[in-house]
Amino acid sequence: MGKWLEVAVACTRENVEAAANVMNEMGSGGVVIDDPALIVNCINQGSIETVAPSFGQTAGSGVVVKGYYPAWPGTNSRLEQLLARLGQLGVTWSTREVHEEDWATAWREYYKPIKVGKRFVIKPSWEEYNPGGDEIIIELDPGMAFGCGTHETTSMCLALLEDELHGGELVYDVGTGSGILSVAAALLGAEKVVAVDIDEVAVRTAAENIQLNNVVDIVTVRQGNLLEGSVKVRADIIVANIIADVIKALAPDASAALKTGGNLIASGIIRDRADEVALALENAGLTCERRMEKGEWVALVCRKV
Ligand SMILES: C[S@@+](CC[C@H](N)C(=O)[O-])C[C@H]1O[C@@H](n2cnc3c(N)ncnc32)[C@H](O)[C@@H]1O
Repeated sequence: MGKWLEVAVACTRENVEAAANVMNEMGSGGVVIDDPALIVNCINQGSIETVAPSFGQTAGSGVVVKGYYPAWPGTNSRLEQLLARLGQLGVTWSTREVHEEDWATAWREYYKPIKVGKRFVIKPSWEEYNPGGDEIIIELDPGMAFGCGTHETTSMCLALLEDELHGGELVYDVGTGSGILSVAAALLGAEKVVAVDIDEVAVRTAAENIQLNNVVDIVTVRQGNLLEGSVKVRADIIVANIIADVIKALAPDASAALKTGGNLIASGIIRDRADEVALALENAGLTCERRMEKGEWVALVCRKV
């Protein structure tokens, strides 16, 4: 793995585009634009539901544009040209060396086997673990997809799947991410699991994790929007760990895709919006029978009556 030189340019909003153009023209294969105002806009529009409490203290008002250049002999002269052109824009900059392996694997150091629910152990694929008693091991390499098991919204789904699955069920996993809930359902005895995600990186990661856990005969994964085009037979269980608005949008289709007596496990719901989501699910013909809370998050179990 190689070394890279990161050039971070402090800009005003007016010269962001010019700085990004210069960096691209000088050979950065894309730039990162770090603009706290974009996050504030998203918060105001309601498209981000949670923000680290430290955000307000750490977010400055300026924009930082970052470009990356392979650190090999010859980069120095290119860097001089780049800095001269940036100088003409009247911006300031800093440089630092970054190692490719730092990006790709640094997070792995902090990701160890963890126990979730009553029996699950989520084991990173590169870690050793000797299972004890009736533990169920989920091997996982989440890559760039959401779902390494540590998030409250995921761990509530795992605990609820343990309670709701008894063997032989058809399960739809909407917004599968790393595939963690599909693998869990298969290991708990589901007969068939259909996993869907709108994001192609998630679909690829889920397929790898399904293979890693030897459940390819049980779980199929496809790219798609919610349940569109996925429902051939009504399900016993639908699990969806997405955000409040998406759960509300899913409610009518989820209700139609469940057998009578089947359950929707809906998670990813921020506490302030749980009543509103529950109402949308009830209006779609489901009865919310159980509510679980962890931190700021709520998961609901709603039955098709
Ligand atoms: C919070 S993650 C949950 C991942 C995993 N199921 C878990 O519980 O850890 C939500 C996932 O839903 C996917 N998603 C968001 N909107 C979607 C949609 N309209 N249709 C299908 N998947 C969607 C995202 O790409 C993301 O992978």
